[in-house]
Amino acid sequence: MVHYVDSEVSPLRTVLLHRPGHELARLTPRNNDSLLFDGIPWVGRAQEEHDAFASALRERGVEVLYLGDLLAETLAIPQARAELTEAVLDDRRLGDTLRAGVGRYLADQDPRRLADVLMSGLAHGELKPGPGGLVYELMEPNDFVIDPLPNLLFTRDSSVWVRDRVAVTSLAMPARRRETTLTRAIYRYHPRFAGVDLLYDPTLEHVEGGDVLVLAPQVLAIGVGERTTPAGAERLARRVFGEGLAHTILVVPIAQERATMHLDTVCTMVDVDAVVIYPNAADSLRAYTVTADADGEPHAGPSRPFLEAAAAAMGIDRLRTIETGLDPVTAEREQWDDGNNTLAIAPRLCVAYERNVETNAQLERAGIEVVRISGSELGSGRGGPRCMSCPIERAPLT
Ligand SMILES: NC(=[NH2+])NCCC[C@H](N)C(=O)O
Repeated sequence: MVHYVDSEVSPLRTVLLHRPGHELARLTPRNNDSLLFDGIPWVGRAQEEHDAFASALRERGVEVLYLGDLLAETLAIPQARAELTEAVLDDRRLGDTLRAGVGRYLADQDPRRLADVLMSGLAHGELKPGPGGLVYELMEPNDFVIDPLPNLLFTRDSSVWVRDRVAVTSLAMPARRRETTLTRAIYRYHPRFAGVDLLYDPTLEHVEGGDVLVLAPQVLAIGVGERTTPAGAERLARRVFGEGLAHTILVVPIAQERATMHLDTVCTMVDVDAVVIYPNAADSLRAYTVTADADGEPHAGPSRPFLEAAAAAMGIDRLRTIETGLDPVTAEREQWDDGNNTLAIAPRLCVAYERNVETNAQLERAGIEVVRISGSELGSGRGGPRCMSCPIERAPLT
């Protein structure tokens, strides 16, 4: 099996997606904020939109792997099953009696159903027979015994491939932390990934995949903001240099707010030398160029404008920019709706949400073919085609 990613745009061969399931049906107006959704998606329509996204990729020769399938297959392996069960029971809110009851419930499920429970959670009322005990008695039927993971949809964030190595990330938001117990188990135990060593793991400083861009072979950009911390960027840089996976890493501070939670919400690549970028970011983003010193330790030079630093690191004269929207208001609206968050299937061919009419028109004027998908429901989680995909293999650029 080949796993290899040294570019954001070279032909995409294999991608990891997650078809949203019952975990989206757990969202209510009371919990959607803490579960990082801006609305309550219509689940059936979100699934249709996601199926259309997957078909658009398959029609263009991309192999689509589903996280739910890989997880169910992984859970057929006793050691993986034991590890994942233990991880979900390691929750101080449960207490001993309820923990034992949930443990018995999980032990009764076949791998497919167990995968569903680990992804979509478990409500108190579904735990039958009820194990009793103080904690159980004090809960309401709709309280979660196991929290749902509605953001699994955004497979970009919980792992990231750099050449032939995978970094299982360290997610910053409590609502997402448990996602990486699942991705880590898949990469560790699923036969498809036998022999793959983990470059990063969830016990380390926070790094999320939406902040990591493979600008060119041997060149990464890491956004630092609401999710990825400077310490996370430093740790990942040390590991990447240590393994010889990059010669330069640009560390890019981004505003610490929801609209710009990851670097890929303001900038994604659409050609080997072109990005679609939010105009405000194009003007204001700066980057620290980080290289390895004689001891292999990350060393940061002074900061300079991001676009300039990127072109220099990539060894090109200029990184071409295509801007979101046309006017500032449209740009702000379309940035919010993930107009910048495109997924390149090949150089000058990308998937984008259809609703970002002006940004897509700008892309086409610049010679980029746009495969439009609808995302009225998917977008309520604030993520676009790039967030919803984790490339596992792209044709090598080097
Ligand atoms: N790579 C991305 N931009 N991912 C978007 C993730 C959205 C998700 N609701 C979150 O807040 O974490």
